[in-house]
Amino acid sequence: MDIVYLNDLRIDTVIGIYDWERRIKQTVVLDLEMGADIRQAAASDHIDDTLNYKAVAKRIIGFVEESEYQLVETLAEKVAEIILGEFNVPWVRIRLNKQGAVRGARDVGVIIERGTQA
Ligand SMILES: Nc1nc2c(c(=O)[nH]1)N=C([C@H](O)[C@@H](O)CO)CN2
Repeated sequence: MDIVYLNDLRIDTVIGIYDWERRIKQTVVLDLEMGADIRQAAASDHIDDTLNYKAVAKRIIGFVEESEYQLVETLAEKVAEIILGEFNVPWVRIRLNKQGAVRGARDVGVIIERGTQA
């Protein structure tokens, strides 16, 4: 299985369990690894034969900007559902980083894998 990836996708959204967090937007940073077979595209050199990472980014940015979840777990799960369900991707690994959410730590968040690797 090949991987199409997208790293350091920064999106501002409402996320958090505390009252003050419901009133502001915070930045989440997404790293996405998406299973794909890139051989057809490599042979044809045509965008229609591969997973278009720009199309994925546009969809995820729009979704996350409008979302208002409390937990990073929920947001990561919903992003995985979109990628698997709308982009014909069999497997995805998502690292969702709520940077700066914990004093003393730079990065905090979740890493999930969903679907099956070919
Ligand atoms: N496992 C999790 N722990 C915590 C979360 C979360 O989403 N998942 N969220 C918070 C707060 O919203 C925090 O990010 C703000 O300081 C705490 N723990």
